[in-house]
Amino acid sequence: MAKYTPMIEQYLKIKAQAPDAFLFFRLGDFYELFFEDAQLAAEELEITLTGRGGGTEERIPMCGVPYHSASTYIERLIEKGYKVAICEQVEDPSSAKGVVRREIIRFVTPGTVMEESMLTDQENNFLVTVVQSHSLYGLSAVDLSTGEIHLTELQDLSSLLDEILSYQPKELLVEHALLDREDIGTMLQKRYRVMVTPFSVEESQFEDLLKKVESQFPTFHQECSTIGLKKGLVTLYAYLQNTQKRSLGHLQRLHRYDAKQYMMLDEVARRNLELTVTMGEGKKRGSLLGLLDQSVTAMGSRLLKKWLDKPLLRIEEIQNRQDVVAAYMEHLLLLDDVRIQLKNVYDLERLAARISYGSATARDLVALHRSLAAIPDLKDLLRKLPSKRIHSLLVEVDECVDLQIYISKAIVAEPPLSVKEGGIIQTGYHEQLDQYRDVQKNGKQWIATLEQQERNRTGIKSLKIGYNRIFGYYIEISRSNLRNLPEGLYERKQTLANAERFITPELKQKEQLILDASEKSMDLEYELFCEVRNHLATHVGRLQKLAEQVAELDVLHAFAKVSAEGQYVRPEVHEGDEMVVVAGRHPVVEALARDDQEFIANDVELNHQSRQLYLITGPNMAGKSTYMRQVALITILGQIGCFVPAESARIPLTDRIFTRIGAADDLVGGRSTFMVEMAETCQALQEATSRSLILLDEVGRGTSTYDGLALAHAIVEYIHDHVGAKTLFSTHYHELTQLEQKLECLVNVHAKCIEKDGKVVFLHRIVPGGADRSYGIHVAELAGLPPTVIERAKVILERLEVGNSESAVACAVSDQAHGPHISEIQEEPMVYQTDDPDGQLSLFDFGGAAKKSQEQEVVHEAEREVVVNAEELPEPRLSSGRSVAEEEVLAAVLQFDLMNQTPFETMQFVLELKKKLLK
Ligand SMILES: Nc1ncnc2c1ncn2[C@@H]1O[C@H](COP(=O)(O)OP(=O)(O)OP(=O)(O)O)[C@@H](O)[C@H]1O
Repeated sequence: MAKYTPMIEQYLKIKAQAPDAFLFFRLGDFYELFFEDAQLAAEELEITLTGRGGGTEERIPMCGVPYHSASTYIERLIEKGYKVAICEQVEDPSSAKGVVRREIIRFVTPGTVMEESMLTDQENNFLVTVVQSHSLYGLSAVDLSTGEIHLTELQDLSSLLDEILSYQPKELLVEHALLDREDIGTMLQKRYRVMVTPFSVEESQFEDLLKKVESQFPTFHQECSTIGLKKGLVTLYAYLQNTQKRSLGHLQRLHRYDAKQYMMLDEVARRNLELTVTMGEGKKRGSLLGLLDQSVTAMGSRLLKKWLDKPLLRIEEIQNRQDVVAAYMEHLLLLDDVRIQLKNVYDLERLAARISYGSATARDLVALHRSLAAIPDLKDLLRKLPSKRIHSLLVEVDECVDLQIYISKAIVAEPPLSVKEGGIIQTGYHEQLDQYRDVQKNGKQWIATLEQQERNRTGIKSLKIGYNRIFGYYIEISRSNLRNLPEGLYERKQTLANAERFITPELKQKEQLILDASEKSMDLEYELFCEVRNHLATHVGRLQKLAEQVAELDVLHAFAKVSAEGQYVRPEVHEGDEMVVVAGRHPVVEALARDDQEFIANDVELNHQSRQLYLITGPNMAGKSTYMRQVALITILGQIGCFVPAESARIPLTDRIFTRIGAADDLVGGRSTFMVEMAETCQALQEATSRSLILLDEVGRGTSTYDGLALAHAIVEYIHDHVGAKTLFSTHYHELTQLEQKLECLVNVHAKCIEKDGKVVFLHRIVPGGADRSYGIHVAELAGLPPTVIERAKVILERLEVGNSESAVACAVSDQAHGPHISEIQEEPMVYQTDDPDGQLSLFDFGGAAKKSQEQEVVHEAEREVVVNAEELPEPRLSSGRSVAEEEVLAAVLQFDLMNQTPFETMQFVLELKKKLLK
């Protein structure tokens, strides 16, 4: 075993307590890192790697950062997803015997940062804990920087993952057993790049911790009724205690909820509807949040995001919000005044948290004072609004006047940044401090008088009294005047090139008094400042409550501002099933449209009796997806209490929105685009209720035409017959429009286009009936595909449209001069009858699949390419003209009972058929 010096031994002992963190080891004015920590930190922080002797022959790798600028380096490491343990000297080095005692005073992890510079004002910084208790998952999410804790229990893994992701956690604590069994952590880490910390509470410690938690949270017994919730909170608390190592008095607010209390928006829906960030660039601008976030305060922005994640399901709460928005909208001039007044309110939530955590500076207290001073004026303004709801809210607002007065008496109006160098406490606040300050002031006055006296006494006009940190106060006489100085008058202290410096016993005595007073007053000021901060910390609950109220008024003011600017109307959100939106618009597309672009409003009318499912056809770029999204966004806006972009709207309470929009693959999860498409669709089919809204955009396009059409058909039928959810289904399979004759509640609509001078013009108008054609070639032309390709496509299309598919294919195959790149293998168009009385898929003509070339050919199977050997093909034909395989397939298709199959079974069936054919 290597024998290290005592200091390195101490380092190693402490490092063992922080194996997964960089240990910042305080040595004088530096934090040093050693061994592997040093090697990695030097690389990550781009600082010089050095070394030092440590008692063994080999030098120990080392690097360090100055104490005063450490926060920048810590911030960089946290941003890169590391943890940092801060180890301080915890005894005075001058009185220490042997190595100075050191301890880790705090761990900084992405989920527990408190520093302003590492937080984003408008975003929460959540640390989420997941535990398992029997068959339930307990989830607790804390934002240490605001002091809020949310608790819930979930029944299955997929809702757990959705709930975790809704918090966008910076760090995830997962108990060991769960991590091993479900692989949740690894999955989240890989797919969503969340930092996962395995952490469990030992059984032997549970009861002790539970007692502490009970006394920490006043509402513990009301909120934590089940074992799962208790376990979640205890685990979270234990981790915070271990890492923060201080009292966490600002953690008092527990908010337990049942996910079913709110509209369910899973990760896919949030992403597809671009609720908080855009799909492409992941930016807030361009998302619904970006549009709505006209909040003035940071607390307001954070609350808005939470409201968007959890739209309400209770009419009364929705109406309460709407009442306030309506009142604001009736007094738009006042709305501007409210806005101005809100600007004076700083981030009360985070200020309160920092005060309680012990990291608030004197400037934070001044910011708190200013914020509190703005509240009475804000209340006066709001009182003018004729709204009962606002008035009852205002009655509950505690202005915290006592705290405001307390701060103004204790803290100066413009304190310095540092809390340890004085200049913070008001004169008159503390007698002893005033005395120290007098001594300093008088002492300086005394020195000025002495300077004048000595000039008079010596007759040397340039004599001056100066001060430096090494010699203290001194009398300085220039070299040229030295001869006028009587010998032995002063005691010589320092010789400079042009002057001599002297001291006198009297001067030194005064200096001692001044310096003592300065040092003592600085110490006393810090002590007093901490007292003030601690006193305020005892009122943290009041401040947090006020922060919540201001945030709510702020968000509702933002709703009113957006609604007024966008000419939104108050929707009637109701318990029934009917959705009628007249002249609805997509809030974001409309807001971002250029001035010369008019957004075309469209209606929607859905109900269970006759109009449950819209089958939307129409060319690409015609506005189908925009229309579908706008229906979902109007529903969400309605359920968060905002007004909606429409002429009028009746919105039924919707319990969940499912979306399958756009192409997305999941490479990390190993799922292809088509697989993701099917999984998302499957979730909608299995979990939607009659109160849900489903958006399915071109489902089936990710596979071959046959499979896609068959699946789309089956899915539409299934939703119509078995799910009953309101559904918008857009498709390019025009054949599906025939379903209107068979499915009672299916309504065909299409995005209207006209052709003008050989060009397609999108009207963006959703009108009844199915589209008559696709215009795909026109859109391809718009997209800039080479003219040769476009012309060629037009020829093929024309032939297909005449109905002579054989000739179209023949044309494509034989006319090599036009298209040498067109594959030699052509599938003939299928014969597809939707009006089969049995409701079964009646006939697939797979003839095309049997056309094989002599040598070798490539056959597409779903998304793979399979090379087939020429010897195995072709199969002999039967008298029907079909091969044995084709006969088998035909029989299977005819026997297949589509009505009683799930879409997955249908998909599997189709794939089986393909395999059979390709054998
Ligand atoms: N109602 C509307 N009023 C004005 N412009 C619109 C409207 N709807 C859509 N647009 C514009 O048309 C563009 C295409 O719309 P959208 O993506 O909804 O078409 P689509 O039919 O879903 O196309 P694809 O089938 O290719 O996905 C949008 O980016 C938008 O700018």
